[in-house]
Amino acid sequence: MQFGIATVSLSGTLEEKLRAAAAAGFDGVEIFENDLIASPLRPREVRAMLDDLGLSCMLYQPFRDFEGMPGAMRQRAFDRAAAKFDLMGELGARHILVCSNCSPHALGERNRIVADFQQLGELAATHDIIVGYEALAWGRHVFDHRDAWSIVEQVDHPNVGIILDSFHSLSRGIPSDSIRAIPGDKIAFVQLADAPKLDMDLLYWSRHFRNFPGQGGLAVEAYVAEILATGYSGPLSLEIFNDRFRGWSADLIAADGLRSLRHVEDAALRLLDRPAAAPTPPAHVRPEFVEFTVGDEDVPALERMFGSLGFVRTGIHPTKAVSRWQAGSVNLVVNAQAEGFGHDFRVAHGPSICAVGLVVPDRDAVAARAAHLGIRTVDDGDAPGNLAFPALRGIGGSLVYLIGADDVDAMWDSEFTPTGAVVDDAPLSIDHLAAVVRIEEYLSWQLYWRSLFGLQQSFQADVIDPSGLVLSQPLQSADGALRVTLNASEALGTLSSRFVEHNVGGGYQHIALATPDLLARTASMAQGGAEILPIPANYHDDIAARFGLDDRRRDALAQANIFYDADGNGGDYLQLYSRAFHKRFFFEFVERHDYEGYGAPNASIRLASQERYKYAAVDPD
Ligand SMILES: O=C(O)c1ccc(O)c(O)c1
Ligand SMILES: [Mg+2]
Repeated sequence: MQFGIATVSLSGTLEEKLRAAAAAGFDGVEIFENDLIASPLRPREVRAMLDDLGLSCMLYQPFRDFEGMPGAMRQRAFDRAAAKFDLMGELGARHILVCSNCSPHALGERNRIVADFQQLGELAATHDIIVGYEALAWGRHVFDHRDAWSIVEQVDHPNVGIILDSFHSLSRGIPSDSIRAIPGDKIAFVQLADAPKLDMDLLYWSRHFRNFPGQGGLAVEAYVAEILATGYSGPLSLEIFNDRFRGWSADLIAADGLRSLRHVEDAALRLLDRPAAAPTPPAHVRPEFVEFTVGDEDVPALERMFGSLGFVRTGIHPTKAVSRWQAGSVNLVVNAQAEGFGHDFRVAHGPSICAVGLVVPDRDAVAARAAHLGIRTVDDGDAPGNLAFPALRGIGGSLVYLIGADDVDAMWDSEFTPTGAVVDDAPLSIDHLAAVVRIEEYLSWQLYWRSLFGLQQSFQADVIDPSGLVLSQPLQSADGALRVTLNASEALGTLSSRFVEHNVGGGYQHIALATPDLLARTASMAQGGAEILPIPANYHDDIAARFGLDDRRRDALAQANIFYDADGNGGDYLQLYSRAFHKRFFFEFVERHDYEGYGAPNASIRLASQERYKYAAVDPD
């Protein structure tokens, strides 16, 4: 399958867009007319550059307001088309996109529209050009691909086909199985875009919020499966109008674009039971450890924090300044080495979480899938790490170690000498990994976790931090064993943005640990001297009123600084936060009962509580 991208999807000048598309590995591009018009390069020069870069010109687009024009405007439309066909000859483009007419002058009479396309087909034939008709979701008379197809079918001209654009079809909720009516060889071109589910004017939604397949909430995979089932063998091409993409690196966006196409093609082939190009996402994935990198000077304070939260040091690396801490089934690794990956990461980011270890049934399969998706594996030469396992580049340059399910015990045995300390048997597990990323990378990391590990997104929460809006996107595996939340904020003063600034880029901000009895655990943490984030009394009055909690329950939660939420279906959720270590990472403890969310209604209260420490000394000790 050939992969393309429309120049409108990328930032920069036309040359920069083309270079980025080539560097990412696309086979070709759609030249968006405005990008050409704004460029000093003449069509022949663009063609030469495309040739040099090894890119084909898959499509020239858009040609607007063509069909159904009355009177003299009809001839103007044909004259315009003739001029563009000549231009396409110089550009080396064989396909043109004609989008459905939006002009208030356009007539909806079907016979006229059909006759216009028949005549355009004749003109196109003399230039060896294929015209593709695309129903814009906001077209004046034609706004549904089923109508566009019925017109193209009636036109019945070898040089006229239909163009399917997933945004226009799926934004209108048109059933994708309607594509079965179209023979594959009448599909002139396919454009793909996803989008977050928003209840919004279609044009505005399309022009500002489109994103790559695997970043939004539309059923693009099933749409592509229907297209492949027709026998269509032309390119799959991305056409994204997105304000954040326009403001970010064309190279990074283009690389995500190629990943999204590989991902959506793979998913569509699987839906069709056809051989896929890469191993399936792992059926089961769970976090095994979280690694912290801190300098010698910070080790005592970090170990005090871990101890106060109920962790004990159970292992010491025989040769490195690395130790293992455990509570329940949770493993934390402290890396204070003065060299190696952890050290380099610390120099760049300060004390931080530098790696997570994930257990998968078959780590080679995940590594192969990562390679297919263009996710870099870090080998030992790159990063003389702490563990002799393959690692993938992850959020903020951190590592994701892949551990085969059968290798877990051997890994711990070979890396650490036991201290003999006894792990408290109160159950504790990792509930979720909470990362903060730059707003421009927010969609990129969603694609990473969704495409590689098959995580699914649930509803994004819009959280009010006292200093601005924070977007929070949860992602989880089907069985809930791996949960990741991504936060990002455009406002400079929010906790998320302060994290990104202090950390010099994205990273893991907190780790949420699940316990079956949060009140009991909190009591023992309090005895251990844990520093807990205080919550205002007003909050507990409110939840008592909201959820009908009796005074005893309210007072117990208030005294322990525990947040509470219930989902109305019998599920509920308790949460508590530690104070942050050096204003960087912190821990959350949760108690989950048949509850799928992350306590979103509490997030703004929590952020307001954390805001109070914004100007506190870095180390209150
Ligand atoms: O927003 C538009 O005008 C527009 C133009 C061309 C397309 O292919 C499209 O999907 C949308
Ligand atoms: Mg389109």
